[in-house]
Amino acid sequence: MFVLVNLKTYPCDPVAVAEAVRDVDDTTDARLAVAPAASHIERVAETGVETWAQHVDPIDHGSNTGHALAEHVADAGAAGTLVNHSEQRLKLADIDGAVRAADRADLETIVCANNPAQIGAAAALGPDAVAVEPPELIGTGTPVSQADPDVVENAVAAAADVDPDVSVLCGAGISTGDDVVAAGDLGAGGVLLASGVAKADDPKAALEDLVAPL
Ligand SMILES: O=C[C@H](O)COP(=O)(O)O
Repeated sequence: MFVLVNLKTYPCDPVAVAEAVRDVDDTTDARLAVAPAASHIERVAETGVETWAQHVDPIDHGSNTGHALAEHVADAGAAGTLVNHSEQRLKLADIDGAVRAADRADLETIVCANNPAQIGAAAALGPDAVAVEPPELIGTGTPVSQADPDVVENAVAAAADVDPDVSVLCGAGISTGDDVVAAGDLGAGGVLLASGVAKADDPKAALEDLVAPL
């Protein structure tokens, strides 16, 4: 299972969480990675943890003030990027452009979507993976894999119909090892989570619980 921890802009210490992710990654067969805010990518990547960007824009080098260029993200140490997170929605053409930009910079891609229908569309754009996240469950602590299993199963089926090579993650409310196991049982290849680790009093203990059954 791939466990990707999105730090969003939570007021945690990104390097401390990154070090915890790195250390727990060394103890498990699961693949762990962290997605800090753009301005923290370099410091987080220097810890040795697998580092992802939260977003890249569908742009090339040039006159793009305030945008996230895929090459800059890669140069800072990111191995991949989220695209179209629920909190950073893009138009369809811009999702396509962002995936192309990430490909150009050799970044792995996960395109996020709200529901199985959107997952099918996202998979058609050729990312490495897609992530289904019902927005109403994000940050609630109510795990999508247990509260809304049909969403996960239908997303897995929708992606497989389009491209069996596109892996499917699920996210929203995931915070325990049981939630991760439930996601895997529904066919997900990983989980995308944030508050369960970034807002935990002890992020390392939260991560250890997440991977314990894997
Ligand atoms: O990127 C992560 C997702 O939005 C899930 O957030 P959450 O784990 O706080 O529900």
